[in-house]
Amino acid sequence: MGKCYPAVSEEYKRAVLRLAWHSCRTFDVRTKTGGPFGTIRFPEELSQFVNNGLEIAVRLLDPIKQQFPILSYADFYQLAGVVAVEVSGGPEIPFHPGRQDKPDPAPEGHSHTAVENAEHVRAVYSRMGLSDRDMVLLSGGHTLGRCHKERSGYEGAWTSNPLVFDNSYFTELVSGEKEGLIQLASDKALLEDPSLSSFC
Ligand code: HEM
Repeated sequence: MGKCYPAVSEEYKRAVLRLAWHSCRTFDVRTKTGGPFGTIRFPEELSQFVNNGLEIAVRLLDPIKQQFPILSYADFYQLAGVVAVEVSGGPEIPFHPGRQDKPDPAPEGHSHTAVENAEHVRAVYSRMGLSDRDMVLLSGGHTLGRCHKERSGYEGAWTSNPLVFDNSYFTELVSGEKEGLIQLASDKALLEDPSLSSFC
């Protein structure tokens, strides 16, 4: 029998995947600090520029979290991201619970606000222990959602169906810039570096 999905809002589909990603992206594989341990909900982490707008996702999820006190925030945010992908038409993602909440926000400096070229983007992912291939695959998360002027300073969606999880992020990326759609410098960087573009 197929899964039964909850009815979720458009904001949920767009914002919650970004929240799940930003919970993880602080991970430092070398020092084993940061990471998806529920700390993004703390004001010190949430108020960093790179996390602008994510308070909306935290607020959206909080009443649901209250119904499931047995779940850690760490697991809950990742599970919410899995649901965002699946309800938007993406693949079923195996979910592995067991993350425990950490008491302190991820160290400042784990955020990389200047993400302008392939080297900057690579720095974000390699600090997490991820490969070039992982970097390209994960970037496909921009198939969902959009940029908001008041949150990041950018405006627009990457695809013409920003509520549908499919491979249109990549088809748009390789077909070049188009009026009405956005490509950030960090997206275009994937094509500029040959070892990355081979995965696009
Ligand atoms: C270093 C790599 C990345 C950079 C520089 C980046 C940058 C951005 C920026 C500037 C926005 C716009 C925020 C706003 O104005 O609301 C955004 C939105 C978003 N990002 Fe990323 N991103 C990266 C990687 C990822 C990854 C790996 C995922 C998921 C796997 C992801 C998922 C999203 C989603 C779903 C949104 C839309 C949010 C919404 O509509 O509210 N991003 N990203």
